[in-house]
Amino acid sequence: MPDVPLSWTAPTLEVASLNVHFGRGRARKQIIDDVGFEIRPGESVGLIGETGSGKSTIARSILGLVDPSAGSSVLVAGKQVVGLSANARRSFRRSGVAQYVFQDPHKSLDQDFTVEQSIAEPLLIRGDIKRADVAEAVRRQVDDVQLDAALLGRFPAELSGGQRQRVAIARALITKPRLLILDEPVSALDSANRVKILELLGRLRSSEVAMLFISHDLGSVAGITDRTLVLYRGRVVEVNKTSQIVNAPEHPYTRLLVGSAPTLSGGSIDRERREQLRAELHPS
Ligand SMILES: Nc1ncnc2c1ncn2[C@@H]1O[C@H](COP(=O)(O)OP(=O)(O)OP(=O)(O)O)[C@@H](O)[C@H]1O
Repeated sequence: MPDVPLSWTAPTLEVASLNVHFGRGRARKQIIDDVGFEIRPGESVGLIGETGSGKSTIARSILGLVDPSAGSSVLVAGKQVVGLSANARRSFRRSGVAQYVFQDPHKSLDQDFTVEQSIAEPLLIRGDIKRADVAEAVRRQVDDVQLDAALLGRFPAELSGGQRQRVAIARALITKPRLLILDEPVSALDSANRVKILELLGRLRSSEVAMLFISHDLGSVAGITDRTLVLYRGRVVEVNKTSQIVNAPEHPYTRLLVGSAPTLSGGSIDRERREQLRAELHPS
């Protein structure tokens, strides 16, 4: 948790006027529409929205993996990441200032790397640590994510889903990033592992790291975020303290999300209420 009032610290992430489109001419499609938000050190912010609302495109824009439209601005630790040359982009990624964890660690981990190699790789890529110190850094990180050190020599295929996600989290944290993006980090896990990984992420929060927690499920972000942004068709339709979003959602789409989240409300809204909210969203 932050030790000082958040407003005293400079934001780690500042997104302003973010627009992203794909395709050209008649096939041009606006995916992200004028999105802006900030995350300060120690703050954990949720980004929720249904499939296709543009959550991953925002994450990819922050990581410099997508080219946003002219006029967009994304500052990570004060550095503009929109419009970087290929070289500058590569060195930004290698710096490890912003790290990410994806939904499916089976895809994000190299199948031919042992656990130890996977976790060490970002440090070796950054290249500012003596090889002799790498093993010790990996061991410390493995401890931090409560992974059994006996697994260091295993390959991803020999691990459970929960263990793989712990490896992905250790790999992301080893460069001590200022910004950590978690894109659906528990969606591929069974419910027992989901709870354990959410607990781990809650425990790993620190006053230095800004976290962006992406999910289609408000229930997953509710326990470990301070604020939540609600994305609907590429636009932020509501932003508020997470407790406020959960207990008193304002926008019809947010009300629909809250009412449909089994872990929050038991998925309690009935069909008629759902239809009403949908009608408010799409007035004819
Ligand atoms: N490279 C691309 N070219 C064209 N369209 C794309 C590209 N990447 C994403 N899209 C489209 O942009 C929209 C938003 O996709 P995005 O993956 O950001 O959504 P999402 O909210 O993360 O969804 P999900 O929860 O399913 O991952 C989708 O309609 C998708 O098809």
